[in-house]
Amino acid sequence: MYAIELTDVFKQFNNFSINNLHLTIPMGSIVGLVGENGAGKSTTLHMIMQAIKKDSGTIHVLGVNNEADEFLEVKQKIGVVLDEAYYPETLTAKRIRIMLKDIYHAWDDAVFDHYMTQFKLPYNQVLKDFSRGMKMKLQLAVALSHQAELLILDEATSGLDPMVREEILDIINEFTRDERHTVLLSSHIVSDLEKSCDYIAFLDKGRLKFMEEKDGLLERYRILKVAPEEVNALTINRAAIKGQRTSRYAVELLVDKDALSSSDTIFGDLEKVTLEDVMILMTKGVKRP
Ligand SMILES: Nc1ncnc2c1ncn2[C@@H]1O[C@H](COP(=O)(O)OP(=O)(O)OP(=O)(O)O)[C@@H](O)[C@H]1O
Repeated sequence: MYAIELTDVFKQFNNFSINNLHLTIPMGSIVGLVGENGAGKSTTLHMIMQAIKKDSGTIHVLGVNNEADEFLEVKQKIGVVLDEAYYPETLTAKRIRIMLKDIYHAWDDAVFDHYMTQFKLPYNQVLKDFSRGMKMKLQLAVALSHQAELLILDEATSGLDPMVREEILDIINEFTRDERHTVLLSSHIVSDLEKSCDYIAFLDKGRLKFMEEKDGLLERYRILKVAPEEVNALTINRAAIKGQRTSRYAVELLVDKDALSSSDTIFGDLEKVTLEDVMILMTKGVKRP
């Protein structure tokens, strides 16, 4: 079963649309949602939680259509970090704990207190005086304190220092030790995703470019560096070139090894890629001669 399943989802804003989005998040996995600023990551996560209404298509979360009445019950099992300003700024963590105890049936004060201590958060300070990082940590503490089965985290590690990011990635890994537990997270810090995700879903201008297993992805793509004047003379299947980056002295081509033909001859080394390479080069696209 999928933890989340988006089928043919469409959303139109004035100058932007999410188009025909099909995305499935396998149960028990950590999936990283990547894409440049404005690619539609937050919109997608908000649509999953019904915080933004889609125009058409269907979204199932933990087996339930998110427009059905039962979705309210399913929300109990979802831990979310969506917006920096998620709770009113005049509240304290102490007050939030009292409030959420009434909202979540499975709320666990001891777990919340454990994370409050781990994240060194104050109970009696109003949120207005929290830093962005503190607000993120508080939301994460909440997300982990009501026995969620699914975590949906939008930029949960941004604004946090490397030590705390590492700590959060450890918590996420620990969370998915239970095979029913799933995490969908977006981040600008691609190295964080590269470290912890099983799958990468890449959104580009509202369209899903791919959703692939991370290890397979890093194995499949390579970078071929050639001199600018050599590009047009290359004798490889053009369809295998998925992106390119041009500087004064070299052109870096993102090559899909699986799409190379057996007759292709490659001059030069195929270098290993990082997730960031794949994202940047694919977003830039390919200049066809
Ligand atoms: N309520 C809204 N009304 C109009 N346009 C919107 C609204 N919400 C988002 N958009 C537009 O949708 C596009 C996608 O925004 P979204 O926040 O989903 O991107 P993102 O990938 O999360 O970006 P970032 O990485 O910068 O957070 C942007 O062009 C944004 O301006």
